[in-house]
Amino acid sequence: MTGTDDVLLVHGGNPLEGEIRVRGAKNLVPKAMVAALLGSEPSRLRNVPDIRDVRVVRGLLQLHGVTVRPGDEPGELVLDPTHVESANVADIDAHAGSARIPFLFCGPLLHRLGHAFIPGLGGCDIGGRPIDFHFDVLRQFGATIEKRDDGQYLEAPQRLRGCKIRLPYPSVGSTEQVLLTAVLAEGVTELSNAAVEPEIEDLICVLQKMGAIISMDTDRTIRITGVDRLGGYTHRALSDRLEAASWASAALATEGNIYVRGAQQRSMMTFLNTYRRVGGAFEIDDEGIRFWHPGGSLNAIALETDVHPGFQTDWQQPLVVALTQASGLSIVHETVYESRLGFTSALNQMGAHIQLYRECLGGSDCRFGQRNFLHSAVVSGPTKLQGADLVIPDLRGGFSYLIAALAAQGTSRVHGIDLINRGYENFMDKLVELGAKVELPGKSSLV
Ligand SMILES: CC(=O)N[C@H]1[C@@H](OP(=O)(O)OP(=O)(O)OC[C@H]2O[C@@H](n3ccc(=O)[nH]c3=O)[C@H](O)[C@@H]2O)O[C@H](CO)[C@@H](O)[C@@H]1O
Ligand SMILES: C=C(OP(=O)(O)O)C(=O)O
Repeated sequence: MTGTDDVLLVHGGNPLEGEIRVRGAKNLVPKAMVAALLGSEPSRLRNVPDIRDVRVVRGLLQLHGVTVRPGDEPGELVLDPTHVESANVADIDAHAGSARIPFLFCGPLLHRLGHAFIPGLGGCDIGGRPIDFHFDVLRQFGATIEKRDDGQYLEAPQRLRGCKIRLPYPSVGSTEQVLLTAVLAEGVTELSNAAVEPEIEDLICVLQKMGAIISMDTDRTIRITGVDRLGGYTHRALSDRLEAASWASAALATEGNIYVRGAQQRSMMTFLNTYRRVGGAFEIDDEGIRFWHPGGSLNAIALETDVHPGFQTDWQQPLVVALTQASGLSIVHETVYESRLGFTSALNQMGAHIQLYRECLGGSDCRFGQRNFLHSAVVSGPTKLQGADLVIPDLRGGFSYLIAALAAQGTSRVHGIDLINRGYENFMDKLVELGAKVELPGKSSLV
């Protein structure tokens, strides 16, 4: 999607009402696909959404000789890693900047081929996003890494060995890097200060189905006993709690009512508590969760993002749009990414009152205090929003702009909407199903 196709006209001021479905999690599905590379038999992954991050990983797997084909049910992929082979560096490099997942190919490729080439990473521009923990971890397993202009070249001179690792911060990607490397390494790996997000637990379930031996202690320590061989898996991916929360925030900000089929209470408990504190209503059944604005005014709150089981950082941006409609002063302290509040300047252009601060406000001191990062916000509400010209900065920021445009009076032009396809399946169809008045310029009818 390029040129005018990448702009969406949003005529705001109407509640979003109806039902949409979320499928497998963006932050699990591509990693479960990478895990298939470790097996000596085919794997079946169900509940796979059609999003860009999945397409990127599918392409990379195919370049490495993995056959990927649709399975028997919609959203099922069969991944056959029987003939893994080296890929052409130039072909891999075509995926540079596309997502963060390519770095997780390191362990599986080192085990299967003894070497790996990883292109430059992409992902949202919400902070520096270094990968130093990943490098340290891989070196501890015995890999050698050479950084060149086009990417990282890795080699495993001999079988990788289990080791004792302590992460400086419970990083999701680094924890997954350890899991995907340790399962076939020689001996035991002990990982302390690990991240324990629901998507990581689901990845552990996938690996256990393949034959891995992994235990998790209550103190964030994960122990992995390496095995000599892994088989395939059949797995239904856990659903996308981040997408579900985005639609929940859209229901609140537009005074709407959305049933999110596929949303699961267990992975969303912290979000649901916060949603209730803000004044949002929800009802949970076996198939999903209904979210709605119950009328009256919303409550201002103090919110701090954190690693699981804290409030997920990817929930923050969409919820901030709803907080612009709450009465009083809300405080938001972003402790996971140093630059994840920049998207609020566009909300201010639309009429919101959001002030950013360098200090750690409203919670504990975090890694970013005293370091010149505008990582705390005070949101003063309620404020009426007006349509504006908006340029999407990142995935969740982009969805937040859509929510703001839908809640605003008048028409907004939202530029760069293709970025949203990275993590939200068929979002335009879903908007239309919920009654949003959206239009692709140049097309005669609503999308
Ligand atoms: C594809 C995917 O699953 N993305 C998710 C993943 O990103 P990702 O795995 O990239 O995020 P991490 O948990 O690794 O990052 C958390 C923090 O650790 C820092 N860090 C990380 C690695 C490293 O080597 N050095 C370092 O300093 C990061 O800059 C950041 O400040 O977890 C994040 C935190 O839940 C989510 O927001 C992202 O949606
Ligand atoms: C930050 C995100 O993703 P990624 O790590 O893929 O950039 C996100 O999903 O909000």
